Amino acid sequence: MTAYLIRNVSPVGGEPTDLLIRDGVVAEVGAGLSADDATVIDATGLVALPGLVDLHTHLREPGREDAETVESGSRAAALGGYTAVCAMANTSPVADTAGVVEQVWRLGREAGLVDVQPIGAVTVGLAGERLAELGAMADSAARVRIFSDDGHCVADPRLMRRALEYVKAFDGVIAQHAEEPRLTEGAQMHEGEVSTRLGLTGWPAVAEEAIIARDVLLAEHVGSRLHVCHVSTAGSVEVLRHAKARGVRVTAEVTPHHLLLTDERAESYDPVFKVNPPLRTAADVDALRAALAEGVIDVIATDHAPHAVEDKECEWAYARPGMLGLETALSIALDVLGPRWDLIAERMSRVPARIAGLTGHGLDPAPGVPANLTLVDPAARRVIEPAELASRSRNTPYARMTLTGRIVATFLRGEPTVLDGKAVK
Ligand SMILES: NC(=O)N[C@@H](CC(=O)O)C(=O)O
Repeated sequence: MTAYLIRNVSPVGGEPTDLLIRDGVVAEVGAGLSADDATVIDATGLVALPGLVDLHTHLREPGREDAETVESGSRAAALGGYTAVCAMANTSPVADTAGVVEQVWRLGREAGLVDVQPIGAVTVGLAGERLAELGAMADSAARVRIFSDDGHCVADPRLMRRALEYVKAFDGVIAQHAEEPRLTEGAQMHEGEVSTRLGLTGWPAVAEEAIIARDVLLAEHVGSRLHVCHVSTAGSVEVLRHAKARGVRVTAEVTPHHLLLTDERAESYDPVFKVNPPLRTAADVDALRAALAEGVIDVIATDHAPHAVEDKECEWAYARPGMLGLETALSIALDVLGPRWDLIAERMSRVPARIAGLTGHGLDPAPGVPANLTLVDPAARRVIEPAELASRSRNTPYARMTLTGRIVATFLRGEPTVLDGKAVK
């Protein structure tokens, strides 16, 4: 294994220093280090973050390898500064058995670019009728701890209660896609002034808030862990604030796009802006940003949702919801939060690693710690060209926008997956 001497890098909240990486771990931290056998990286002006951890990634394999594979999504993740991603279960076949989660986990190991931690489905086939084999997935080689029907809500309250009870035995967590289906039938975008003007069927904020309110009460009743996926409304923030004040074991994530974009984007009728939950209002964006800073929302998660061209470049009503996120998330976080590196490390690495139980991730560089880290150039500016992304899909909402911040290098257990801003393999 090659040793790396990273010179003059700024750690989170500290003065520039050197890091020596050897045998997969951070061997030494301090000014003026030397190591004859090490490859030297001049990191002047760069920030060292613990490798980013994504709680919500769609890798599309098995089933839609034309849109993304475990390998292409892993490469996109590494280029975005990630060292671990949690792969959502809405594949085809659905990841609702030990066999499928082990397949995804193995493909992740083979790609070797990030740690791929499979999420298991809560219900068989995401159909919302019967619980999937949660225990078998937990006991499998993939050691599943997060279960989610994401893309679908576990709408039946009795099934949701049973799922929360079941995972309590192994400290698992149910990650809910909060969407009351009866309130969103035929929905195309956020229900509000813009949807009225455009004549598109609305997805009301209350469809999300009602499920979160129900689920925090169920989680409290059962004493189990709930995670709320892609929170998108100011009202949801208030429900979460209330639940956290009561000591409910609930965590929540927000996506980069819900922190930046609003429903006015739908005025273009460009389906790249169609996403689930939909882009909301400027007031929602403000509330989400405040909640993230305050800790009512725990995590930024990408909801990286690659879709093939034919599923996106069509009429708005027929387009699939979802947008890419892995390769742009850090830049959007930097735009939204500013250079608050400790907050960025907390929301994009330390806390998501804890929620997912990914020991070895989310740790700031210190002697003996696994060398999972990413080096960011906060001053670099880049124009997003969809054709240049590592993802197999092109559905980024940031096409041709100039974003600030660039991932210069990513290390997974001491081996670079990205160097000079380029994927190593
Ligand atoms: N977030 C999205 O807009 N899309 C997700 C699933 C979903 O939540 O609908 C996808 O898998 O494409």
